[in-house]
Amino acid sequence: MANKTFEELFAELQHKAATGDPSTSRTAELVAAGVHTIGKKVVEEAAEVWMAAEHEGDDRTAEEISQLLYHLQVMMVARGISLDDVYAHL
Ligand SMILES: N=c1c2ncn([C@@H]3O[C@H](COP(=O)(O)OP(=O)(O)OP(=O)(O)O)[C@@H](O)[C@H]3O)c2ncn1[C@@H]1O[C@H](COP(=O)(O)O)[C@@H](O)[C@H]1O
Repeated sequence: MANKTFEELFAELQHKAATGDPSTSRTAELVAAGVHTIGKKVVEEAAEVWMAAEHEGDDRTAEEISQLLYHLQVMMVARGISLDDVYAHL
């Protein structure tokens, strides 16, 4: 059912940030653009999660949550923050 786990996506994004071409990899493009650009996407996706949860169905809400998680992971990669760095606070 799942395409990939949270941990698998993070490993893929670290690889893309290190080796990806910004013209073909969204991750490489965002990391090259920097934390200001990524931060705006995090806020935008968070708002879309909120709106979907209030006004749309479970599938749309889950899709928006996946996009928020993706952009949070891109922010982690851009800042050099590991999964363990975050898990330490859970
Ligand atoms: N999971 C994701 C993922 N989720 C969301 N997104 C990006 O986030 C966008 C969704 O946000 P929007 O709807 O706001 O899109 P948009 O309006 O076109 O975005 P803007 O360019 O306007 O900022 C999508 O179009 C993707 O560009 C993702 N991009 C990549 N991945 C995965 O990340 C991995 C690496 O991808 P690449 O770096 O592109 O190779 C692959 O496994 C991909 O499946």
